[in-house]
Amino acid sequence: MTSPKSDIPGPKAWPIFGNILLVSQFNSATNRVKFAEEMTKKYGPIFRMFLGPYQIVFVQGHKHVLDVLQKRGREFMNRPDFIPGIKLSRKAIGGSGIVFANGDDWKGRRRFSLQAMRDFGVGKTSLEEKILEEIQNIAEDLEKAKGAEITDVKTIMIKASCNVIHSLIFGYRYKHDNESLHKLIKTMDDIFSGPGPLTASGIFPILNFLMKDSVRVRVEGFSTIRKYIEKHINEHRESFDPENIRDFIDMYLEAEKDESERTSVLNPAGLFSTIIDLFAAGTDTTATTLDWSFLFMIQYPDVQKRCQEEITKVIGAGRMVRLSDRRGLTIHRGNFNGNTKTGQYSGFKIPKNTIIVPSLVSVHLDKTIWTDPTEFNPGRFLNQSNEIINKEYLIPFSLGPRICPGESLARSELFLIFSNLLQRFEFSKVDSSDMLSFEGITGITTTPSPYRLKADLR
Ligand code: HEM
Repeated sequence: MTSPKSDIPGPKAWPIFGNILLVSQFNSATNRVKFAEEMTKKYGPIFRMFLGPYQIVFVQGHKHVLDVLQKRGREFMNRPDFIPGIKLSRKAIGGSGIVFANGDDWKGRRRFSLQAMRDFGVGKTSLEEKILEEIQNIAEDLEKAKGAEITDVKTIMIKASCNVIHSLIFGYRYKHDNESLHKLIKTMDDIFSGPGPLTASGIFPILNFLMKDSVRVRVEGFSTIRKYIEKHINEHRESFDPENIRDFIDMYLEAEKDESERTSVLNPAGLFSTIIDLFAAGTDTTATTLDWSFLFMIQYPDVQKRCQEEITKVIGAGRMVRLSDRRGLTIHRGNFNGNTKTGQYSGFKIPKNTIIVPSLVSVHLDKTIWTDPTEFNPGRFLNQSNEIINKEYLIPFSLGPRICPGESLARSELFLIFSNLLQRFEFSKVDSSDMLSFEGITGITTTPSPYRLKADLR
């Protein structure tokens, strides 16, 4: 049996298994950045590993990442739907949603979702009011602790981000102590916290038999979420009134009536899988970003103080911070794709069905762009006239055809939640000797290691 062949540099690959152990190490590494840096040192900014028979090409550094995502984005924009794990999860969901869709399905549902988010308020007062209502609830959760330690910042934030998507899709929100909200968040976590498709079990699904318990939890999670979403869709079908489009589901039902759209893109399976994707992509990401923000605020109280001084100067304490205040205030995450045709990049042949992993974080830590990139220094993004600089290299929402469609919504949530909480609360370590870790726990998103903080009313 022969080893897989490639002209892209990388570690020796074994017949059948390729570099399966190394890929598993990469997936579970607490510091993926360091792992990728070491591989880059050995093999260069474009290196490869084989996961079974599939070649994964890792792309590092601003020049190549921007090239792959943007300049040649259309060549590399397709998701690798040839991977068995992706095929299985599409089958389990009964559709490809947006995240794992390609071609017309992807284009149609992505365009529809962007339009729906615009129509239901992204960038408008109606959505702003929804986020402000969530902030009042977060503030109540923080106040309940009465200055005692809080260990679950992310749990508090996720209730807010989940509610925002929930109300966009289903037309209503939950109180933060509502059991149905807690169950929904837990079910999503059960479904999405397991191994992703770029793992040994994603390539050799037979291995799922070794992980019977986590597979069972996932299957049960899918069944729970399917019942939940279908119940809402059926209720919407029964009470549908074309003169009164209430939310994302109504808008989809209206669009589904169009013969050509219905048969191809906007069909019932598409609705269910798109809803799953919006929850999966829009809930944990936003909450995790906020979780990190507050960790940084308690480690760097001087930065927190500067933010608070600016909020006091521009807004004061008498009213909440609004989206329209963004201009006045200066304060203020990658994925994998596959190519479907044989191509060429940077002198290397990229065969059909190669998985491409451009690293966004390698752009954010690129020493040729940023001075001391691992130092926490929000000032690096501003020039002396307080104008944002190097914007083209700050790409947490990615770039190109697959750029995050929720960027505008996420930016509104992050800005409003962060600045309103800083206006009202002083965040600090519970004990000044608390040693905080900034290493993070790697999963679909990288979350902070557990930490505790205090929130005192200012
Ligand atoms: C801080 C919050 C967020 C961050 C950092 C973030 C980041 C990203 C990134 C890096 C991608 C991958 C782009 C690629 O594949 O190259 C992505 C895709 C996506 N995001 Fe977000 N996102 C956030 C919030 C949201 C929200 C709130 C929503 C929805 C309401 C959302 C919906 C999506 C969807 C549907 C995709 C898949 C797009 C596609 O495949 O065409 N995201 N996001």
